[in-house]
Amino acid sequence: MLKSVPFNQTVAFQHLTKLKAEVEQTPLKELFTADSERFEKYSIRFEDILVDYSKNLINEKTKAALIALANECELDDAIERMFTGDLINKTENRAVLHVALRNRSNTPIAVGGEDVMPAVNAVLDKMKDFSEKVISGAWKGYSDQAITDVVNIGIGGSDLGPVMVTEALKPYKNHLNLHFVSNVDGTHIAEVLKKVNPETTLFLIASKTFTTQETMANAHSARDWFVANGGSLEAVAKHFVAISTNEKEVVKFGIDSANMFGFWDWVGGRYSLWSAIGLSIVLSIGFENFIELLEGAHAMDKHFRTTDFNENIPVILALVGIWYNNFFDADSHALLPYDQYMHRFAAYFQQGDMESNGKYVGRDGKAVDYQTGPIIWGEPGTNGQHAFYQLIHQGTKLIPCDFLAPAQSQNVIGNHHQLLLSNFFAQTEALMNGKTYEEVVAEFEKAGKSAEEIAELAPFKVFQGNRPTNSILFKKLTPRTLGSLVAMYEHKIFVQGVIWNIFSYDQWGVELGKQLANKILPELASEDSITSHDSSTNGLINAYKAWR
Ligand SMILES: O=P(O)(O)OC[C@H]1O[C@@H](O)[C@@H](O)[C@@H](O)[C@@H]1O
Repeated sequence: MLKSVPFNQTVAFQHLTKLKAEVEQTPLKELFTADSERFEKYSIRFEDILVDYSKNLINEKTKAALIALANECELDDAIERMFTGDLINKTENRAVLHVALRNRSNTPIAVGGEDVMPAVNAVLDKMKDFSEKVISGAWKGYSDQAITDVVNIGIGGSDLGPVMVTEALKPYKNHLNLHFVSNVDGTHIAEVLKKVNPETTLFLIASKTFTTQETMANAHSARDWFVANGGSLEAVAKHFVAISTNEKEVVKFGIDSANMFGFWDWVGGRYSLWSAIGLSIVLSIGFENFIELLEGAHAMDKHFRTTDFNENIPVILALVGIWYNNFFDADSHALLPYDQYMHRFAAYFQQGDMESNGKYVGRDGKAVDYQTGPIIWGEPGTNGQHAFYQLIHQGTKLIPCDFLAPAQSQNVIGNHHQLLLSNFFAQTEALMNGKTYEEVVAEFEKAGKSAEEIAELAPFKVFQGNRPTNSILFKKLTPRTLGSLVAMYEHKIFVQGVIWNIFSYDQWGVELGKQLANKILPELASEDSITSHDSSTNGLINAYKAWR
């Protein structure tokens, strides 16, 4: 658990530092010219997913050294510890077992000597039963009408996963209208409540802790609105359910524990979409499709746990990411899905990755002296192309990108999908090849430009190229494929955390904001002028008070 040699003092790290110079000497496009089998060598197929990592600044030697790094950091052992319920979330003294939530093989997984699978399966059964009643209309509201609208109230991991998945799997949706309220800004809940009818609305209060300020404020407002608009406190049981690990707080809020869907402290918030937190997903696409999502993730779990690192998708993606993050000073990593349904995918992994690996303290409690988690960002293609790709192509920063796309569209309209995919293929090719000065001049000459014009403009049209990308092409965005893709990134994050020797499953960094906001809240209630902070904070609070 506590490695004696820091990551940047391993033998493999020193070796990689030397190999960097060698890789820099040969442009990526020349690696392709020199080796007609480069694509075959540096791509991995998994079910209906093809991961092409050939357009990266790596060769056989760097790949071998990166794998040696994983071995030196005892990755094998770390993977086994996660899958067998070891307490790898040390600072919270918890196991990390989102893999148990989708353990469709149902093999026993013990935490503290007890197999967690019976409890996992019992909650799944409860979700099945409940969702079937709601979807079929058998579950009635207080005026004996079927449910038409579901409002999930939650934030962070209790929101982002359900939002991302229900958006990504919209083609599998049934008649229920899904709404998500996360922000404590009253506007968020106000806009949703304008659209729904208390008689036919079901509220899911999704919070692991059931103490998160935003979620509790929204839950209370929803309940007040419900009671004030025809409902009653007795009718709350028919319209409010809770998803939480904290039964005491659920009951205190007024939700019967019969209407509670539980999960466990070994499920991290940002890894919880597979748990009861996925109830909104189940209500949206049905239980069978949710199981397909779990099956897809489970298949990726097995791949990750059993495949040699040379062919192991999450391991390879993690190592390539480390290559840029720690040897090429890349600060960020872009996730660029060429699928409109995946428009929240990057937002989802902003939490997944940055809350996991955005840490400067190593497992020994000391500050690390190397870079850890990258900044994750991205938007769907082709929109991103018309917004920020300029910087990816010609900026001064190295931005490794993952391009994701389905071969089959869910909405075949004319040649839209070919237009979309022609962009998907063209971008990674262009980022690799760039455009030389000579090519630019030749283009200008062909267009009949004068020598003077060419000399003036040509430099601006040169693309250096050699910019690395992964292409992740999959057959179709089915529940199973989405499950595999999400699990793939989860495990990539895990591998990076192991190698950086940080604890990926706690999130102390988000606690500070909570504490500070709680200190300021009472100051906003009074009319007094505030003097307890620095002059900027005092000035801002007092200006707010004068204007409100
Ligand atoms: O699900 P609850 O407990 O409301 O937490 C919601 C979110 O809170 C944040 O502060 C983080 O800790 C997230 O990891 C978590 O997903």
